[in-house]
Amino acid sequence: MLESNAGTIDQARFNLPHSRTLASPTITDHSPCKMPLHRLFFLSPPSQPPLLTPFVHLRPQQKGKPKFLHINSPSKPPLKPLNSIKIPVNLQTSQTPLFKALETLTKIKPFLQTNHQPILLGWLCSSASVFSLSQIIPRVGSFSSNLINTVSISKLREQCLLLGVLVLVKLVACYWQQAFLWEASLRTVYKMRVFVFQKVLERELDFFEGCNGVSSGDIAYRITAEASDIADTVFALLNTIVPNTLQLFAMAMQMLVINPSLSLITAMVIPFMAFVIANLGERLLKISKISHLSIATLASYLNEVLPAILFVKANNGELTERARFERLAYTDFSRHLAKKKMKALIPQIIQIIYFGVLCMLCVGSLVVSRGSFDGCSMVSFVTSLVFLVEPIQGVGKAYNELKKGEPAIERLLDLTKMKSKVIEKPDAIDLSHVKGEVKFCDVSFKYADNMPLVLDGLNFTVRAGETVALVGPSGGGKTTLVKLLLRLYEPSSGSILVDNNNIQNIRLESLRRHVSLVSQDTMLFSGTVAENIGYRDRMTNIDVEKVELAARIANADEFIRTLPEGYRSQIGPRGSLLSGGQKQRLAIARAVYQNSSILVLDEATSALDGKSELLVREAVERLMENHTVLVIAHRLETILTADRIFLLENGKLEELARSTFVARHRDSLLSAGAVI
Ligand SMILES: Nc1ncnc2c1ncn2[C@@H]1O[C@H](COP(=O)(O)OP(=O)(O)OP(=O)(O)O)[C@@H](O)[C@H]1O
Repeated sequence: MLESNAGTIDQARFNLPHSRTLASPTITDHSPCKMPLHRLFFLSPPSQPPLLTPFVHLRPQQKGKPKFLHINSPSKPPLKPLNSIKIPVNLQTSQTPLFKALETLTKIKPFLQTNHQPILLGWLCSSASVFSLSQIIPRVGSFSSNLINTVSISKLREQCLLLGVLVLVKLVACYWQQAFLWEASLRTVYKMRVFVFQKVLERELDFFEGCNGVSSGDIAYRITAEASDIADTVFALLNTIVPNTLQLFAMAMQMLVINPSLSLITAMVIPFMAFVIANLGERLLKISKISHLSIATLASYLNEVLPAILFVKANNGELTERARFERLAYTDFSRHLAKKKMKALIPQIIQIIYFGVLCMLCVGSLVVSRGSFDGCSMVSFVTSLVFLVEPIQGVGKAYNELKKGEPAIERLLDLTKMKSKVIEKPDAIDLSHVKGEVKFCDVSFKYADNMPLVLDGLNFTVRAGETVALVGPSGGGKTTLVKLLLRLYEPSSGSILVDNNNIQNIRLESLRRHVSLVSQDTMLFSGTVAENIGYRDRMTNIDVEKVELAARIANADEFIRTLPEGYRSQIGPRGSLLSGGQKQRLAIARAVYQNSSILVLDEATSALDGKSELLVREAVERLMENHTVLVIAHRLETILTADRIFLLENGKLEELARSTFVARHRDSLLSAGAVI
């Protein structure tokens, strides 16, 4: 990292997209910059060698935050060149550790604020605990001297009882302090998780499947394990802000009252301790960041491989996968070991300082007191010191927890940062009923600026109640067209109309209620048969009669009744307890239940056995009745039953007469894997 100038923004940081390389980049143009921006450095993607010319100077005087930097690459780059690139800039302020800690706290503040009640109660209990401690300490001193001076038994008993009560109050208050503060911390994380997951669900499809997308395993890891780390951090902070400060203050007062000169000697050690803790904390932060990444990679890997276990086994991939896993697991092991070692080292260093201070005090007390420091005061002073060091250790621990939790907080909230490109207009309309006319007006689309057009000026209309077959070679853009109709992506140009309403003016929920998708990969969830068919009403009230009717139409009722608990039978993760044909019929039943006016069927390419095939075909035909249907067809039978046929090839759409279809496209359909 670069050295920083406190109080200025001196670093602009961003990730270069994969497969991009710049040689000797210089900035030729940039939007105005609010604060001095002295240096720009590049983080190369993990797959690429470290980058390039890391320093670029920017003029410091302008106002406003830069949103984009135009970077030119003047010299001939050794790798595939990219001569000009426009990159969104994520400015990082030059921060001291304290500033960074405060910034992290600000990020979680909105979630903390909703839990003010347990926080306040926890802090109230901590005040009671510190108060009783401050009452205990002088009494311990006088109790010990009374023991030596043999005062009356009854007085001793009285003192002993009072001490016992105070200790009990401290213990109870301490318990409730921790219980309330844990409640606040865990609730904070619960709220963060819910918020982040809601934001993740709102993201457009590109976020999940684009070239810069986040893998589902990584998202899962951030929301589960890393969020748990945040709970530890929040607790450590809450426990430090008030309880440790109160205790520190109370003990310091006690010591000052007992012996001011010795207290001053002790105070001199505190900045040194703080310095050591801060430095070690910074190191821990760096190690934590790396270890978070390695475990996230491991989780992503498992998330990818385990659902594909059938493929792995069928292809004898166990050895390869074992080796891949071993490599990732080893990286994670070594990074976590480094983190744990650092975590183990920090308390030891604090202990060394701690004992150093105690020794110094013993010597100091002899030198400073010169006999005026009685035993009672000595006991009280040392006890105060022990309880003074405890919160200092607490501050150190909290700081380390914060350093450990900072990357987790950053990575979790990163998921919520970017705005979705698919935005619902505030005045978007709700369509209560849809006849089912779909119109594509000059629609073009590409997945990214640097990618070729997948759809190129598409114009076609599907009349209400009509069945249209969409055919074409693999990769021709059929699924992409459907994604645009469901507004999972925005067209690069042109518009899509449903019943003459531009879909950009329709509420997303409303649009997707009227357009049902039955995809090739039957998406079923763990849960009961009824829950899967009535998925649309899962959060409200699933209509059992409607579920059974849908299942009968989809030829699924018969097999469902043979299951151990009928409609209440569990179907396993992703419907793993069902056969391929059963899964397809269940997905069709779900579409029947949804009863949308527009149906999009992505016909499954995998062949079923004769009887199953017939049952699915019948189900599909019944489903298509009285609907506008756009079917991505792979089988000749389906294509020929459609009212019209469209061929989508090289981004262009062409309507074909049914009579000429087979003759003209028999070969290309066969080569595309169509069953003819
Ligand atoms: N998320 C994505 N990001 C970038 N490119 C993509 C993405 N999804 C698909 N593509 C590309 O867009 C093109 C069209 O893909 P699409 O899935 O629409 O084809 P298709 O006609 O449905 O193919 P198939 O019949 O094999 O399912 C392909 O070249 C594909 O590589």
